[in-house]
Amino acid sequence: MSTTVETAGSSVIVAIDGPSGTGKSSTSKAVAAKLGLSYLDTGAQYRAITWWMLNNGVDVGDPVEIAHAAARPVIVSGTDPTAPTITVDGEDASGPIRTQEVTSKVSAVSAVPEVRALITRLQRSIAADATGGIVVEGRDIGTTVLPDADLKIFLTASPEARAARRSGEVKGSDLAATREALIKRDAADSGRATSPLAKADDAIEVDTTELTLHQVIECVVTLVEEKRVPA
Ligand SMILES: Nc1ncnc2c1ncn2[C@@H]1O[C@H](COP(=O)(O)OP(=O)(O)OP(=O)(O)O)[C@@H](O)[C@H]1O
Ligand SMILES: Nc1ccn([C@@H]2O[C@H](COP(=O)(O)O)[C@@H](O)[C@H]2O)c(=O)n1
Repeated sequence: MSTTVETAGSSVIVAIDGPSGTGKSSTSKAVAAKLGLSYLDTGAQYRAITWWMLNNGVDVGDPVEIAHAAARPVIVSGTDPTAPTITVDGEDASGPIRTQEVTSKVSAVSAVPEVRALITRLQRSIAADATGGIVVEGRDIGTTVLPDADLKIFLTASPEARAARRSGEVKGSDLAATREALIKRDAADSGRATSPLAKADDAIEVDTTELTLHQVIECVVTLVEEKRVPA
């Protein structure tokens, strides 16, 4: 099967990967909006399939059950970076996919090869349709989904910085517990057999620990502009 995705004209395909809380979503949305590119949050797709399974009686502790059910939900992603959307069987899932229950189960679902094959196919087709270019963020975009991306970025940050960022989003949250949960999810995502969280050999690593979000966005915008070729 070919993994090459081609877009037209001066378009550019950007892959942004990294562990949880490194700033992938915030950076990708802002970069795409600034440069007039589409945006795809692949984590939202894995969250969406997990949410559907939890709501439809699938035992998410059983990879065989997950594999059998994987093709049943219809997941649609909207790629406007200023208003990204995600629906499952026509229902808006953008809120429910962010619950603690989904976050704690998503790594088990996303590790199942049948799930990854379906979602990867969907991601490639969305990227191919984005004729003006796209920023795609996730865990395996540079290594597996879009290995021919024009630019690959791997964002990192210390666990302490990432936990502080996440805790800042939820009033009264426990910093140590947030840090442990992030580390646990990263370990599961990095340790799975099928397309684990990993830096592509040709990705540019950006450590965001000491950078503001604004600085990270500017850095990535500069890197994209260097890659963008006129039509
Ligand atoms: N460089 C930064 N400095 C400070 N805060 C940041 C920075 N980058 C992102 N943030 C904040 O950290 C939080 C997590 O960022 P974001 O959701 O973009 O990370 P992510 O890598 O997409 O996480 P996940 O993979 O878990 O979805 C957000 O509240 C965001 O505003
Ligand atoms: N390319 C990807 C993207 C995400 N995942 C899985 O989804 C989980 C949620 O991702 P967020 O970015 O929304 O936090 C993540 O922990 C992975 O299990 C993936 O496998 N591949």
